[in-house]
Amino acid sequence: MKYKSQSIALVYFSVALALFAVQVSGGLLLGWIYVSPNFLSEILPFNIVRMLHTNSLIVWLLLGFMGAAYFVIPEESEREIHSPLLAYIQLAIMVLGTAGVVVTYLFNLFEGNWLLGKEGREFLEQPVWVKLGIVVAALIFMYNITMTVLQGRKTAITNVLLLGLWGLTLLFLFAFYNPSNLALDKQYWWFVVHLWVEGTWELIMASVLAFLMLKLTGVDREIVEKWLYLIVATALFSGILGTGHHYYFIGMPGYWLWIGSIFSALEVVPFFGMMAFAFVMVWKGRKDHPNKAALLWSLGCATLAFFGAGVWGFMHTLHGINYYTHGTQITAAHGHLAFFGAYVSLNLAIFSYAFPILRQRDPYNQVLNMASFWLMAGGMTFMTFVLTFAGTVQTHAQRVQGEYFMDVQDALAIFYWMRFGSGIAVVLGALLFIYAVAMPRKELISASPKVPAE
Ligand code: HEM
Ligand code: HEM
Ligand SMILES: [Fe+2]
Repeated sequence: MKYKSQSIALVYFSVALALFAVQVSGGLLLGWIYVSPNFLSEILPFNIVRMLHTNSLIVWLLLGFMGAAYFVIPEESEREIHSPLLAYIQLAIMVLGTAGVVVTYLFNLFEGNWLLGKEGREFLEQPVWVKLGIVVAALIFMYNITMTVLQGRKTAITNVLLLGLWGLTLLFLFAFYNPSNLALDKQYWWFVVHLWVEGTWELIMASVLAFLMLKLTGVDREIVEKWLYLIVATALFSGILGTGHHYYFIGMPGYWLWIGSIFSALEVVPFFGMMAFAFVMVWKGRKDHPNKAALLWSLGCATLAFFGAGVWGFMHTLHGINYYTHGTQITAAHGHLAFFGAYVSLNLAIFSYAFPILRQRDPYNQVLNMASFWLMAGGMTFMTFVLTFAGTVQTHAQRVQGEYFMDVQDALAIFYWMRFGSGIAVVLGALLFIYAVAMPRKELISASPKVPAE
C-alpha cells in the first residue's frame, strides 16, 4: 500500500462483500419461490425479496466503485485522499440508508408516506429520505475525490473515472422526478437505469480495467490511454441514444424504433473493445504479475461483459425482435449475465487485486479465489442459458401462440429448477470468494519453473 488513505477502500470493500452475500442469498430464495410459489408467501413475499435482491446489488456495486476510487485515485494522483474523515462519514450515511431500506421493506413501514414509505419503481423503490441520503453521500464522495484529483497528477484514468462518477451522481437526480403520466415516468426512469449501466458505469468499468491492466501487465501507459479514450468515445456515442431501445412500446414517438435499434446495436462495440483491450494488454504485457486471481477476474469480466451485455443485449435489442421478447425470461437472462459479467466481476477483480495489498499479504489464497471465479462464472453462465431457453419457449407460446401467462409458466418449471441449481453454485462461489480474501494465507503461484528452496 503506497498511500495510507487507500485503507479506506478496505472498509468499503468489506461492507460491499457483506451485502453481496445478502444479494445472492436473496436471489437463491427468489429462485426457490419460483419453484415453490407459496414458500414464505405470508412473511416474506416475492416482491419484497426481489426488491432486496436488486437494491442490495446496486448498493454493493456502488460501494465497490467508491472503494475502488479511494484505492485507485491516490496511486494515480500521487497523493493522499483529501479527507479520510469525510470518506467514513459518507460510508456511515450509506450504511444507515441501507439499514433503513431493509427495515422499511421487511416490515412494510410507513406505507404510502411520501417521505418515509417505499416508492414503486423497479430499482428505485427506496424511500425518498434514503434517496436524499444517497445524494448527500454521493456529493460528499464527489467533493472528496474531485479535490484529491484536482490537487494531484491528472491521468486519463482519473479523468475518465471522475467523469463516470459525476455522471452517475447527476443522473441519479432523475430518481426524484416521478410524473404520474406512465410514459413520462418510464422515459425518465430509464435516464437513471439505462444511462447508468450503458453509459456512466461503462466509463467506470473502462477506467478501473485500465488501471488493473496497467498494474497487472506492465504495458505502457500511453497504449492503455489510447484504448481507454477509444472505449469511452464509442460507449457514449452508442449508449446515450441507445436509450431508445427502451422507448419502443411505452408511448414514445415512432422514430425511437429506429434510433433505438441502430444506436443500441452499436453498443456492442465498446464491450467488444474492452474485451479486445484486456486480451491485447495481457498478450503484449511484459510483466508476470504474481496476482493471478486478479488477472483471471479482469479477463473474465471483459469476456462475460461482452457476452452478457453485448451479445445477449443485441439478441433482443432490434425493435422487431423486442416486440416479441419484451419482458420475458430473455430479459432476465440478459440482465443477470450483463450485471454479473460487467459490474460484479469488475468489483471482484479490483477486490482481488487490492485486498492482499491492503492487508499487506500479497498475494494470498489465489487457488480458492480462482475456484470461486469458476464456480460463480459457471453458475451464472448456466443460469443464462437456462433462462434463454425458458425465454424462447415463453416468447413462442405466450407471444406468438397467445397462451395464458400462468399456463406458460407451468410449462417452464423444469428451467426454473435448473436455475435454482445454478444459483446454489453461485452462492457457494460467493462465500468461497469472501473466505479467500478474508482468511489470509500466503501462497505464491509462479508461472516460471519452481526454483528449489535455498
Ligand atoms: C451476482 C449475481 C446476480 C446478479 C448480478 C443478479 C441480478 C439480478 C437483476 C438485475 C434482477 C432483475 C432482473 C430484471 O428485471 O430483468 C434479478 C432478478 C432475479 N434474480 Fe438475480 N442476480 C444474481 C444472482 C441470482 C441468483 C444466484 C439467483 C438464484 C437463483 C437469482 C434469481 C433471481 C430471480 C428469481 C429474480 C427475479 C426475476 C423475476 O422477477 O422474474 N439471482 N437479479
Ligand atoms: C453492462 C451493461 C448492461 C446491463 C447491466 C444491462 C442490464 C439490463 C437489465 C437489468 C434489464 C432489465 C430492465 C428491466 O426492465 O427491469 C435490461 C434490459 C434491456 N437491455 Fe440491457 N444491460 C446492459 C447492456 C445492454 C446492451 C449493450 C444492450 C444492447 C446491445 C442491451 C439491451 C437491452 C434491452 C433491449 C433491454 C429491454 C428488454 C425488454 O424489452 O424486456 N443491454 N438490461
Ligand atoms: Fe438499455
